[in-house]
Amino acid sequence: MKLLTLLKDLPKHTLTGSGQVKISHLECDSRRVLPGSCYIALKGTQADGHAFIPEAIRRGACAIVAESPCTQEARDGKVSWVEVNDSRLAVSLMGAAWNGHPSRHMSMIGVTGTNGKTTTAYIAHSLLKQSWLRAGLIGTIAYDNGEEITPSTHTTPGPLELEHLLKEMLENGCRGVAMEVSSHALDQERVAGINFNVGIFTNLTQDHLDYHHTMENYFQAKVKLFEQMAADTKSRRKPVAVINIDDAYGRRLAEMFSGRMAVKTYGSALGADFRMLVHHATARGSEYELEYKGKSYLVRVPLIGKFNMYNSLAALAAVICAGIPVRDAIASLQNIPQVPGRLELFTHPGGAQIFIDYAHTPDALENVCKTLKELCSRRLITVFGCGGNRDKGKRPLMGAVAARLSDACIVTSDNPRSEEPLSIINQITAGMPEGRYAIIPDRARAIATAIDQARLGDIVLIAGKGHENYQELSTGRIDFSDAKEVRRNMRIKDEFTQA
Ligand SMILES: CC(=O)N[C@H]1[C@@H](OP(=O)(O)OP(=O)(O)OC[C@H]2O[C@@H](n3ccc(=O)[nH]c3=O)[C@H](O)[C@@H]2O)O[C@H](CO)[C@@H](O)[C@@H]1O[C@H](C)C(=O)N[C@@H](C)C(=O)N[C@H](CCC(=O)O)C(=O)O
Ligand SMILES: Nc1ncnc2c1ncn2[C@@H]1O[C@H](COP(=O)(O)OP(=O)(O)OP(=O)(O)O)[C@@H](O)[C@H]1O
Ligand SMILES: N[C@H](CCC[C@H](N)C(=O)O)C(=O)O
Ligand SMILES: [Mg+2]
Repeated sequence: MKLLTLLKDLPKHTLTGSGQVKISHLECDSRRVLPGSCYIALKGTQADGHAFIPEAIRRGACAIVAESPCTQEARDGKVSWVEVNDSRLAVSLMGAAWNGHPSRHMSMIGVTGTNGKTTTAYIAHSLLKQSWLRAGLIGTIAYDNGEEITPSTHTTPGPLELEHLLKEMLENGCRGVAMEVSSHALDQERVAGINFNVGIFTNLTQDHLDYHHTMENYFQAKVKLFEQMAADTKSRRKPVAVINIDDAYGRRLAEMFSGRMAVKTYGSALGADFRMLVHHATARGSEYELEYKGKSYLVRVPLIGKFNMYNSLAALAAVICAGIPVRDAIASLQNIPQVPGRLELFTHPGGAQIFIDYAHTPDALENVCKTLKELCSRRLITVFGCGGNRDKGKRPLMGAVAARLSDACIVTSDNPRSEEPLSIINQITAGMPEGRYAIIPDRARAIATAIDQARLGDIVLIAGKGHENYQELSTGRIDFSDAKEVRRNMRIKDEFTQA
């Protein structure tokens, strides 16, 4: 493709050299540059890609996109140079053009918010598939291109990988896509080339302050998704914001955008467009009354917890806005899959119930503990830790929540990364009353102990790692799965009980 074609959608930029040069591939990593590549230099957290421009030219790049003016070396080598204000924005827009703007040909549902993105995207994906046969999924656990499912590298991949994935989805016959849009992705313009039809905002509570520093910055990152949609003139249909107005930040967001774009609100608040009325929870699922356009519908979802009613309501609202008939969407909710590691139930031979869940924020842990406590006839035993090299402020808050809502807590390691496991644990227990917890840093041993202690009527919650099949230690990643540990310990207890 010609360089000039790739620059069509770019905001103000300066081209030095020829725009007619043929590009063989777009690349942000100098180590992967090939003859004919266009290298886009990005300023990152670990490195500044501008430092690798000479290497990219040496490897045969025929065009450079950078936030600095053209160098003599590039002029001498007849390398074309595009100076831009924001190379992250440039790579996303160029990536979309390179792949033929696949998002413009599918119904794109983007999900943002602190908690519930993966669950909501899974539900929406299942509803889309049941109505339209093929649909794509992009998120924390896996990418589904309509034909093949691969484990994810990021919740929202980098723009080049993302646009390529969307192109595959379109080629595979997907009519719709449900994708998670992380705050990191929004801040780094990873989704700037995507035309979203529906944007969901689930909620906003503390997380990722290691990256965003303040809740306001974190909120503003989320706002970018809706700014982008409000400014979109290329989507086939008018974009719709689907916003939870039972959340304070959601109410703020809805106010910011009403009048600027179509806003559909959901929640139990008076005036919500998709309003959840009477609700009822059982150990196997939930029921609620949905009020929409003056009509009332009974909604049944095979998921437990009030927060999951919100996730299902968000997904329902989104697919209805994308064009799926209300009754079809509601009926399809009966067939949604278990989301791996999200309140995943394992039943113990001794009669206890063991749940694996991905709660790794104070709000998530509070919701999950409350949900399980209501279902529990005896003790709630919570096993959890916090990830290393991430938001430290949430550690004592998670400790306080777990201690307040559980009958027993075992504080253990999550992914310590380069931090000292005991130091993370001490920051967690700083929020817990003395005597309300045990410390077992080895996660496998912590799980084994909780299962061993559990009796008929008890619930064991193993929180924080959900679907993850590894543990990230200072020495690197090791294989580790909460689900495997649970199964192993259930077997041991079963053999012991039968002996
Ligand atoms: C903090 C962060 O998000 N970093 C992401 C970012 O990396 P970066 O820009 O900081 O990269 P860098 O290492 O500083 O390098 C800068 C540039 O120099 C280039 N380079 C570097 C070395 C070299 O020799 N040559 C060269 O060209 C690099 O390719 C890069 O383009 O861009 C990279 C490529 O897209 C990502 O892989 C990387 O994700 C890291 C691994 C990460 O852990 N990200 C997490 C925090 C994240 O994004 N998480 C969210 C989920 C959060 C949630 O659950 O809500 C996600 O969407 O997954
Ligand atoms: N709507 C919700 N409100 C509050 N907590 C929720 C909600 N949905 C899920 N949770 C809790 O948050 C955890 C993570 O849920 P999920 O994976 O769906 O969210 P996510 O936003 O994708 O998270 P991440 O950003 O880590 O990928 C769940 O395991 C559950 O404990
Ligand atoms: N998406 C989340 C995942 C956290 C999962 C938890 N197990 C941890 O490692 O902290 C994050 O990047 O903060
Ligand atoms: Mg997720």
